[in-house]
Amino acid sequence: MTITITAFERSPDGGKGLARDMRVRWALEEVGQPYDVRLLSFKAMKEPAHLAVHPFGQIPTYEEGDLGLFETGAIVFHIAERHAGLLPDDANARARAITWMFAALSTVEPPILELGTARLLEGDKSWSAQRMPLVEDRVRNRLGQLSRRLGDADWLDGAFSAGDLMMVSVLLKLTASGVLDEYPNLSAYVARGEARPAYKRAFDAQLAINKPPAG
Ligand SMILES: N[C@@H](CCC(=O)N[C@@H](CSCc1ccc([N+](=O)[O-])cc1)C(=O)NCC(=O)O)C(=O)O
Repeated sequence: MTITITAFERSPDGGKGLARDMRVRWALEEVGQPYDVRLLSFKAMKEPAHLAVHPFGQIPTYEEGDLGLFETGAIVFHIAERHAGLLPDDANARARAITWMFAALSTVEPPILELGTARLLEGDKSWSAQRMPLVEDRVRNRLGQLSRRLGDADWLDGAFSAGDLMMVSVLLKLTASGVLDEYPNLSAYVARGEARPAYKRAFDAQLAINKPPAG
């Protein structure tokens, strides 16, 4: 059955790959599954037809036959469960890979999202300069722990998995901030993710939709 995901009609990032459809595209490319994309305007995302699939009026969603899913973590896990290539066969290794998916979304991403919000929405507040170092240090705390755990390994737990796909996707949001450069092994880890042919196919597909018009 045809897989259809939703994405921004035009992503605010102009195709930098930061919108979360990128995670689903990457997962589908890693397992070699073709997919269609339904592009949505911000208005359409809040209309009943989309809210029926995504109660919070966001993208991405995943539809296949009468199945409709939202939440990138759940969608990537569903893809990884159904197709080989993103989770190991060994039961314990599979459980550890799933653990890293949750760690990416529940432990590493929250301070990174907070930093993005602080910089984007609080920069003009009188207390911003006082608060920013606290927010940045909460990110550094997690990055330091992750950096020490990764060491000089290629991936978090043996072969590349959905845990790495999610962790690299989370860390990519830091690229513009410069904070990731403080952790050379994490920068190299992210670069390894970006160098994967499946990542490149996913990135190019979203860029083709979002790249700013020439001239
Ligand atoms: N927890 C959900 C969060 C989904 C989500 O945040 N979706 C965003 C797009 S990806 C987040 C995002 C948005 C924009 C950029 N950007 O750089 O332009 C990057 C990432 C969305 O639909 N926002 C519109 C809305 O909430 O009304 C998930 O992981 O699927």
